[in-house]
Amino acid sequence: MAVVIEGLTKIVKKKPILSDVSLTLSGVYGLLGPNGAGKTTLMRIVAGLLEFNAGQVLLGEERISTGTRVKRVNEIGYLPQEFMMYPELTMYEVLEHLAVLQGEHPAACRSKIEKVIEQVNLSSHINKKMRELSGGMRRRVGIAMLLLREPSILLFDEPTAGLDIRERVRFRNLLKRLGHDHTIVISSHLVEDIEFLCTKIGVLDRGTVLFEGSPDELKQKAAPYTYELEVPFAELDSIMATNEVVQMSEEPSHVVVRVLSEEPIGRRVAPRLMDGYLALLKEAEAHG
Ligand SMILES: Nc1ncnc2c1ncn2[C@@H]1O[C@H](COP(=O)(O)OP(=O)(O)OP(=O)(O)O)[C@@H](O)[C@H]1O
Repeated sequence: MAVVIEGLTKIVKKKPILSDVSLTLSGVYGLLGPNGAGKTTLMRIVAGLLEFNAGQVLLGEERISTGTRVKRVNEIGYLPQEFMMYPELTMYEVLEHLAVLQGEHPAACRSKIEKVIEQVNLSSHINKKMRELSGGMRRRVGIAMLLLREPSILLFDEPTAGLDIRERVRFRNLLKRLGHDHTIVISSHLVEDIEFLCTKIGVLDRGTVLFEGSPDELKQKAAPYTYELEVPFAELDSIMATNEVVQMSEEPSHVVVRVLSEEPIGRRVAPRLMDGYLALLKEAEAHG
């Protein structure tokens, strides 16, 4: 099921945070944008937690929120950037508490809780206290909490921020698996977070939509500008000072430098997602 956002505008203290944003969130969707682009604001509106000034949010064909009439629906689960609940309770107790709040009988919900804990790969930690869990594990408990309500759409705000590399990989694998039977929206300012996960991408910048399309279409934004050159160590500083360097990798005798350039330099190479994203932001900056 897709979430359709039409003409969404959010103004805070006379400042537009989102301006006429229209997007169709479906598949495994990456919401990219620099810090302050409006990603969190958009997610909170879709989750029914924030009012807005104009536009509407639809679930499939059904209108769920318009302006000041925002609604939280069970189909949409939202995992915020940071959260920490009940540090002295065990993971099982937290989930049981939540299930009871949702109207379930404690004795009847055991298998459901065990199932969601298994879905997020935490079965071996079921009796650990929340404060004993790592940041990545706590975030996975957050997902288990959402899964209890059996939503079909999951919104993740910067899900891998602050995680170490192993947890990042584990978390990405989990999102990939959840993507098989859920619509997933992942917001991030890091291309690497969404590169291997997303089937569709939207890019926000300063509250407006710069792009919506497939990862391949985003890559193509940089096709005319992506070059690689082999630079001796001694010349690296001057190359960096005069070019937009997007990536470097060290070889024994030189550095391979990837640049975005209007002028031909080195050899043209196939663009990656990061190149397309940066080319798009650069173009937007040039147009003010
Ligand atoms: N309640 C508020 N009052 C004032 N300004 C706000 C409020 N909420 C958001 N903003 C501003 O709106 C802009 C967008 O914020 P938002 O958190 O949605 O961006 P973001 O893309 O999620 O950024 P980040 O990646 O840094 O979390 C920022 O400039 C922020 O300072």
